[in-house]
Order: sequence, then C-alpha cells, then structure tokens
Amino acid sequence: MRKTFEPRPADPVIIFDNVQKTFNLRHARSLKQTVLAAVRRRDRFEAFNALDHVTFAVAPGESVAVLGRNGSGKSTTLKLLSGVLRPTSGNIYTMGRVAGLLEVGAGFHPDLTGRENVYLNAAILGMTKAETEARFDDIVAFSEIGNFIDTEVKRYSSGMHARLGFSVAVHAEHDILLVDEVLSVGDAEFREKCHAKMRELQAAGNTMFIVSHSAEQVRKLCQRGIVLDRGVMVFDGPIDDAIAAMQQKRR
Ligand SMILES: Nc1ncnc2c1ncn2[C@@H]1O[C@H](COP(=O)(O)OP(=O)(O)OP(=O)(O)O)[C@@H](O)[C@H]1O
Repeated sequence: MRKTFEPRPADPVIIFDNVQKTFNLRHARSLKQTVLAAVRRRDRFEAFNALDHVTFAVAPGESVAVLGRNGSGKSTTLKLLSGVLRPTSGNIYTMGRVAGLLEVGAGFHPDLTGRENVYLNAAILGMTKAETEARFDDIVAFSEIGNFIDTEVKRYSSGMHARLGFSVAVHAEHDILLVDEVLSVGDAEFREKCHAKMRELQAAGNTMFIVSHSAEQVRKLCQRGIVLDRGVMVFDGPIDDAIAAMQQKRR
C-alpha cells in the first residue's frame, strides 16, 4: 500500500522568541531639574521599547524583508540578529554563519589600503586568511575598484567604499545574510549587479534578512515581509500583503 505523508518543515535557522529590546533614554534637563531629580531620587532615564515582544521563525533559504516607518525597530532587529546588540528579554537563535551587511564597509580603516581592509573585513566576517586569498581576485573584480585596491580607503568615494564593502560581505562564507539599506548605494548598474549576486546566493540556499525602504527592491528579492510599527510586529506574511500593510500604516 502506498503511504502518503506530509513533509516535515525544515527546522528554522532563525528564531526570535518573545524578544524585547529596551533602551534607556536620558532626558535633557536643566541643572535645576537635574538637582531636583537627584534630591527626589527620581530616575533621570526613561525606558523605551525599540522592540516589544517580537516572535517569528525563519526557515532555511527564506528571504524576509523587514518593513516599517523610520524608527520602527528594523535596524535594531538586524543588530540583534548579528549579535551587535543583546535582547533585554527573550531569546534569539541563529543557525550557521551570519554575515551582516550593516552599514557596508563600516569596519574599514581609513588609513589602510583597500587590499588591507579586504583582509581585515573578511577576518571580521569569520574568513581565514587562506579563504580570503582564494577569493581576493573575485572580491576586487566584483567591486570594480581596479588599481585603487592599493590606495588608502580614505581616498575612496562613498560609492567605492560601499562597493568594496558589499563585495567582501557577499563573498564571505555564510548561511544567513543580513542586509541593511545597502541596496540604495552605488549607481543603478552596480545595484543591479548586487541584486543579481543576491539572487545567486538565494539560489544556493542562503537565508536573507533585508531592511529596505524600497518596496520595489524587496518585492524583487523577498517572498515574505515582517512589518514593524513602533517596535511591535503588526504583520508577518507574503511580501505583497506586507507591503500593502505597511502602506496602510503610512496613511
Ligand atoms: N542605542 C540606542 N539608544 C537609544 N535609542 C535607540 C538606540 N538605537 C535605536 N534607538 C531607538 O530605537 C528606535 C528604533 O530604531 P531603529 O534604528 O531600529 O529603527 P529603524 O526602523 O531601523 O529606523 P530607520 O528606518 O530610520 O532606519 C528608534 O526610536 C531609535 O531612536
């Protein structure tokens, strides 16, 4: 007898379990107010929830967009995923190597050359010297930096800086790629090249988490969207519905 069965969904590679991130905001006060607050033993800080009990899971190979207005908690979500920030409460699990494209090239040292920075940034992303050497030519070719690779990075234009940073990150070994707004850097031709590279990584089974203000960009790259509104997750589902939910929130 033939038996049918439901395939078991793959174990998630990202779990956000009831995650809360609170920042302490310091109030600007006059000297008199500061003294009064100290005398009355009042707290001069106000707790602010950048993320409020957010829960979701991401399956391997999924590409998820994080949408929301300015200050809704998108970058905070990515920083928590990359480990740059720790949650105030709740748990975050990630499986495999996570590479962040948070502020591309932010790890570049201005006084070092492009070549030296490639090795430095690749090491930050967890690559060994041998791995970087093997990919060095591809990294430089993709970035279109050419002979400027031996010039100090402080002489680079912002576009060159971003191109080299993007190139290092996409050539790193990773299972989960975090992308924050970087798709808005560079000219149209380079953006299209970045999109093509990301689609190639998706086809190879990479999981992606993308923050972008551009509905068109995320529609092309993601199947699913999470919408945040003042730190609260208000939608999680198919990308077209997520974009519609975000646009409704804007009205
Ligand atoms: N280190 C911090 N200290 C205090 N508040 C912070 C800190 N980082 C972020 N915030 C606040 O948390 C909220 C969420 O910030 P976040 O950068 O995650 O928003 P975002 O959705 O990425 O915004 P944008 O679209 O403008 O990039 C904002 O109100 C921001 O001011």
